[in-house]
Formats: sequence, C-alpha cells, structure tokens
Amino acid sequence: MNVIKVGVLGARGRMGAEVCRAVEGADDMELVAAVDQGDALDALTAAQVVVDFTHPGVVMDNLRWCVEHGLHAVVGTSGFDPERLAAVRGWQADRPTGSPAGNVLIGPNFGIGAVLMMDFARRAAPFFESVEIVELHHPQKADAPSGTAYRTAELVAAARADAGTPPPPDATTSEIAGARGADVAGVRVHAVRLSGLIAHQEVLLGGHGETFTIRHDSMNRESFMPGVLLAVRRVGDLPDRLTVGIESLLGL
Ligand SMILES: NC(=O)C1=CN([C@@H]2O[C@H](COP(=O)(O)OP(=O)(O)OC[C@H]3O[C@@H](n4cnc5c(N)ncnc54)[C@H](OP(=O)(O)O)[C@@H]3O)[C@@H](O)[C@H]2O)C=CC1
Ligand SMILES: O=C(O)C1=N[C@H](C(=O)O)C[C@H](O)C1
Repeated sequence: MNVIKVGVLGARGRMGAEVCRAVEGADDMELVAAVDQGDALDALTAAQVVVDFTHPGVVMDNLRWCVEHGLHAVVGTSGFDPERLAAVRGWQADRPTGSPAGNVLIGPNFGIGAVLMMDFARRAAPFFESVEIVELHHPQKADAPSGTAYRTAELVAAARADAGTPPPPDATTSEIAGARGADVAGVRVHAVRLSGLIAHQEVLLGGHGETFTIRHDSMNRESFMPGVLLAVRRVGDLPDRLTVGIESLLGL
C-alpha cells in the first residue's frame, strides 16, 4: 500500500488537532509534521501533502510556501475570494519549467452534507424568486461571513445568472446598517455567532406561495474528516493545478 506522508499546518488548533488524529488513524497515511504558530515550516518538506487549517490572515503565506516547494496542499482555511485564487494561480504559473508542481485543493467546507447542501442550493436557486443565506457558527470564529456561505452565494449567483433569473425583490429603502446582511455576489448573507453552535447553514428560497429551506448542521469537527481524508488521497491526481471544492471528488 502507498502511504501518503502528510504535514498539518495549524496542528494545535480546533481543526488541525482533529486532522492530526484523523491522519494518524488512517492506514494509508503517515503524519510526518505537525506545525503551528511560531514553528519553522521546514518540517513540512518531509510531506507529500500539506493540510492547512490556520487563519485567513496567514494562509496565503503558507500556501505560497507550499507552492514554491512543489508540495500538494489541501486548504480548509476560509477567506478565499477571486483575488486570492488568482494569486495562487499566478504562483503556480511562475514555477520554473521542470520544477515539481504541487496541486492545490481549497475546500470551503469538507462536510459531505455541506457540499451536498451547496450543490442542492445551486440547483434550486434559479427556480425561486428569492434566496438568502443564514450561516450560524461558534463565537470563536474569526471571519464573517463563513467561507461556506461565501462559496454558496457565488454558486447560487452563477446559477441564477446562467438561467437569466432576475435579482430577488427587495423594497427596503431604510435600514440600520447590516440589518439586511452582507451582499455577496448579489445574494444576502446573514452571520449568527452563538455559544453552543459549531457550524450550520440555511439556504432560504421562496416564491409563488412556497418556501424551500435547505439546512446543514455540523455537530462536531469529526464531521469534516471524511472530506479532508478524501482530499488528501486525491489532491495529487486532480486534473487542474487549482481546484475549489470537493464536489468533483464526490462525482457531483
Ligand atoms: N473547510 C472546512 O471544512 C472548515 C474550515 N474551517 C476553517 O479553518 C480555519 C481554522 O479554524 P479553527 O481550527 O477553528 O481555528 P483555530 O484558531 O482553532 O486554529 C488555527 C490554528 O492555526 C494556528 N496558526 C496561526 N497562524 C499560524 C501560522 N502562521 N502557521 C501555523 N499555524 C498557525 C493558530 O495558532 P494561534 O492560536 O496561536 O494563533 C491555531 O492553533 C478557519 O479559517 C475556519 O473557518 C474550520 C472548520 C471546517
Ligand atoms: O470556522 C469554522 O468553524 C468553519 N469554517 C468554515 C467556513 O468558514 O465556512 C467551514 C465551516 O463552516 C466551519
């Protein structure tokens, strides 16, 4: 059996620690480096695949280092917008000819149910006049809206644009700032931070006297591990140097 050598960035964090446990429990993987804030990145050169669950403020430096060292990277850290994706593509394109080139897989959410929720939302979005997203997370979360909500809004907006669906009706002319949430690609996204929660999202669709709600709940951080391990196994064989989302790995 081929054993994949894995390095974890953010190894002492909530997700990183869970990934270390999952990798150590997988017969076809070996944890060769567990790196956190203040540790040298050099230990990661022993890895074939680096998994990053750190912070939106540091992930770009980490990822650039991985690309420049020709390592495959599976990234769970949130905060990826089109500009950041373009920067990653630029670093990959700048690799000298003949140097090892790593693939990058950025997963806005590694929960299998969450990926299905995003896919169902994308498919449903053109059929309803209105769509809004509510994401709900633990209060330790650093960023808002969540990467999952941001990606869902992008997918929903693209599906509606392709189908020629008009923007959702909204007669608001007076509001307290933030009351209607953030505008992500023309989709309203509302972020709740509440003790007791882990990671949850509702996509609310409405029109023609009916509503349709798609909801996903992560009850613990183990819920993300099947998707993370799948990504580690497959990142080296992906057809594109940069992939966003694990949908294609699930055959969606
Ligand atoms: N895609 C997905 O399915 C999921 C994504 N996430 C995302 O993963 C990220 C991490 O979440 P979570 O684990 O809850 O956060 P935590 O704050 O618990 O963990 C982050 C860890 O990274 C460390 N860290 C910070 N800077 C660096 C650095 N430069 N190099 C190495 N390690 C560093 C932190 O150290 P210190 O505390 O000292 O700063 C901390 O130990 C977030 O962006 C979150 O949104 C979370 C869950 C699922
Ligand atoms: O910070 C979290 O916890 C999570 N972050 C990711 C996001 O921003 O979407 C994934 C999941 O929602 C948990």
